[in-house]
Amino acid sequence: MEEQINSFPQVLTLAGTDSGGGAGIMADLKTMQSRRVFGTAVVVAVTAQNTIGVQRSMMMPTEMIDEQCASLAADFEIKACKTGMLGDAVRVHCVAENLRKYDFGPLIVDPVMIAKGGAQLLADDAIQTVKDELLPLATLVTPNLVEAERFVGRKLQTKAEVQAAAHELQQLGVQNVMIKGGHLDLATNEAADYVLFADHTDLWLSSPRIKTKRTHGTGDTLSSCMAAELAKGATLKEAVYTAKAYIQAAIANTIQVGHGHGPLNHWAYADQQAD
Ligand SMILES: Nc1ncnc2c1ncn2[C@@H]1O[C@H](COP(=O)(O)OP(=O)(O)OP(=O)(O)O)[C@@H](O)[C@H]1O
Ligand SMILES: Cc1ncc(CO)c(N)n1
Repeated sequence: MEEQINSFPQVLTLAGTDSGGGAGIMADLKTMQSRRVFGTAVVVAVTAQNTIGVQRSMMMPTEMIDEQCASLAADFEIKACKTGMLGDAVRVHCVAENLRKYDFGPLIVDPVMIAKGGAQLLADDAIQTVKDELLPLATLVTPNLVEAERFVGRKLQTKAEVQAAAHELQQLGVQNVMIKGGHLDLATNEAADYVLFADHTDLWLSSPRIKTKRTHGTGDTLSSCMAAELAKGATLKEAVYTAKAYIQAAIANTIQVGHGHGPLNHWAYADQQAD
């Protein structure tokens, strides 16, 4: 029988590492593993980090980012990819160049700017580079509330304002937009994310807000789960629903690790399915 090379779904994250294992590339790979796709990673930045905060970060030389992308393109058949922490404008430009050069499938841009502990993970002057170079390449962009505010240059306090911001981001050339509501300070007890699709249909994904500070890596986990689903052939709408259920289970089933913003439970969703 002929061997089917590269038939198993392969996914790529281009992001920063978290030595604490809860966010960044580590969260991405754990999520991909649990969704039964093969995860690969291009390290753009390295952080010395734990659940308490980011103690230090260091950017990869651009030649090393280029080499990692070339290595993957030469051997793998990546079916979907995502970006996370990119650090500065030089790295954003470099990643965008590689994404234009190689076909790594649909791209989810998680425009990581600030860590839960307050550390800056993207230089202020790189936000424009993300808008100019990365957003036009993205199938989906997933800013949290603060990141969406930085993109549109104004505060977003109501659902109507969030919806207007998503439409504005779509005008920048991104096909689909998801504004995450983990930080949305509504009077209600919900964690509501707004999704605006390329065909102009939209939806609010709402779930009960869980009272916990163990939410390190929620954004990374959500976007890598969606990339994993896309790589397996799901539609974007299906991927969005699966990722929301995955994140809810991962936050609700706390694991006690670290002294600060603890990491998620990346086994929880599969455990729930098996029950
Ligand atoms: N306390 C919570 N309870 C339930 N869902 C939550 C909670 N906090 C965040 N979420 C969900 O987690 C997902 C990620 O949202 P969030 O706004 O926290 O992203 P983020 O700020 O990019 O995360 P991070 O910076 O930690 O990676 C969204 O689907 C959001 O609704
Ligand atoms: C490396 C890295 N990427 C992303 C985040 C945001 O969750 C983080 N804290 N660290």
